[in-house]
Amino acid sequence: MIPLSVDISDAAHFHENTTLTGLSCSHDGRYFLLSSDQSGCANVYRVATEANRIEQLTHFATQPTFAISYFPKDSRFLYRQDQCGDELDHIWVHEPDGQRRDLTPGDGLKASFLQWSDSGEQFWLLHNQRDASVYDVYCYCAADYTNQCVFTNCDEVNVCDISRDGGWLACEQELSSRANQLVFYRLDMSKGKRCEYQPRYWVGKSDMQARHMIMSFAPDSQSVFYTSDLDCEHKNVWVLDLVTGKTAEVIRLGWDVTAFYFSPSGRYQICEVNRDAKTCLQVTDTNTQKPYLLSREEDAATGLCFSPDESRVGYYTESCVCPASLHIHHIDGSNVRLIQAQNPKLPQQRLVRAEVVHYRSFDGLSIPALLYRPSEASADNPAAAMLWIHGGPGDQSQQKFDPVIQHLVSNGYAVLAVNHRGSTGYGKTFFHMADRQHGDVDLEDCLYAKHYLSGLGWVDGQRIGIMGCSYGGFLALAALTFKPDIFALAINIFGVTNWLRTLNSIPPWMGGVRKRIYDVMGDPAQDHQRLKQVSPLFHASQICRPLLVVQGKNDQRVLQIESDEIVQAVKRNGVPVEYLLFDDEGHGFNHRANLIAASNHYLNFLNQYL
Ligand SMILES: CSCC[C@H](NC=O)C(=O)N[C@@H](Cc1ccccc1)C(=O)O
Repeated sequence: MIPLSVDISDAAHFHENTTLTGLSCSHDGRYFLLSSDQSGCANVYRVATEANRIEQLTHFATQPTFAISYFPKDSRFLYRQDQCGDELDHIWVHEPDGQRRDLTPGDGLKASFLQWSDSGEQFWLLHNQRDASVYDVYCYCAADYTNQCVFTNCDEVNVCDISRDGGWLACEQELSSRANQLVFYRLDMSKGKRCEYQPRYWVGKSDMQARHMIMSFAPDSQSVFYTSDLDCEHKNVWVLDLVTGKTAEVIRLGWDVTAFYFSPSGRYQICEVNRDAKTCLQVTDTNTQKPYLLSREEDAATGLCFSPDESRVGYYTESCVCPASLHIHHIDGSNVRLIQAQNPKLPQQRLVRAEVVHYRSFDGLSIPALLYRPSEASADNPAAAMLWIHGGPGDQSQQKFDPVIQHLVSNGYAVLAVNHRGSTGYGKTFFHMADRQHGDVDLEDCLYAKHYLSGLGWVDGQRIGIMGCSYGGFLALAALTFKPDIFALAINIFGVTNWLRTLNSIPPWMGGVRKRIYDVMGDPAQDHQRLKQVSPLFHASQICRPLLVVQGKNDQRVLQIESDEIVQAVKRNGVPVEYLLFDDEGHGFNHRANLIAASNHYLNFLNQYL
């Protein structure tokens, strides 16, 4: 094995990469605005498009701050911040003199940015000041930030986008877990605040058993693009002509399209496709219909942003062994600049690319998974292993850099990231196979994942644990609870332990997905018995293997009490249980120091008990 210059047991080397997110180009094309956590806390930076220069623009030490957009005509910019992870994002403006202003003040208020107007003189925000569970649309004046409500959301739809001429609103309305509809309102600015809007168009009906998702309006505001899995397993791109009301399918790729939009003039079409758990970018010059190949096949590519004059592009690429890096170059491919995010101390030779594998579950269903094999694992030196379970339900483990996984694999643990039934990215039939059976059939998929690992020949079948975040934390805990002799240990990272309490505690600002959550998980009022049966907290006495629980104090989706009570219960079993509670985190962890501390705790826990 190659001697290492760094101590690979220290998670810092795997987490001290720079996490870059978001992209917005300045009005003059000289800078890209983004968020970076190179200071240890996410802040707003700008990157020069023509020189190797990155400058910090906000300087928050403890409040993660995320760039939204430059103003279209000057160097002001918008950013968002919540309070210690409570997800109640406010939208702030940063003035050139460094002054900042909260555009959406108010306790309990959650806001998001919607769109700029064609003129750049207005922008629209969503927020729930009127009703905590409903988001109305407010139009802001870019000059003085005066604002008015232009859409009172009486139908309680999920507002997704507004056309840049301000004339159309694109919304989604839940009908069931298998069906939703799109609702398009013609906005008449003269009608003021009251809700006098009647939808002009609908797309989808409950009997169509199809789910639709708004992608973007065309730059000329004359049509709107969306995805639909109507009569198909995957999400294809459709267009609605807002003049004629006619719809047509425009792109079908055999995988889910996850983003679809155009460059400022509409010349370039940008499509992101989730191809076997890797997001790929496809850019097409609509003048020539020629594709632009922007990244190597093995890399995921996302977040492409054009300069206003479309001479420059910025986008991110990443892989299992390389964190997201920023590429900036001229559209003709010249003057390529790469903002590497990778920690130079990252022990490259220990990092492992995932292999996409499939195994058969209890009913013969083929389950996709990402297999990370430590370099030293062999039949003579079988590795201990961890199942990694993603959140949701309905998310997906993807082929991208995960510092926790790479830290564990670099220290000799195999990892199998299981995309059990109910995961996104594999068609709607697969996605809905666990509806109202979560904690049952997907838990069986995890059990058969363990059998699959045990049969590989280079994994020690007696030393297999399970871990995950949120919904994945729940499944990890459910495995330890309901399969007590199967898994050697579990790490539950802000996982649900009592579904009855969690489903009855969904915060009002999540109101828009409450119906879908109840459809997918069950309604606590009507499915009380089944939800209690699958909730580990009510069966904690069965747990007899070591458990590590990790939680953010400010988590509003999975409350701290979910973790407090399972820790108390398992301690009564006389079983080793450890509890890591972060005072300044919510649902998911943002502070690098906490991410490192958690990763080191995972490794120490496995080294002690697995
Ligand atoms: C259709 S469920 C959507 C719930 C949402 N999914 C992803 O963001 C979510 O918050 N999931 C949590 C687990 C959870 C599920 C239901 C209620 C509260 C929490 C997660 O896995 O992050």
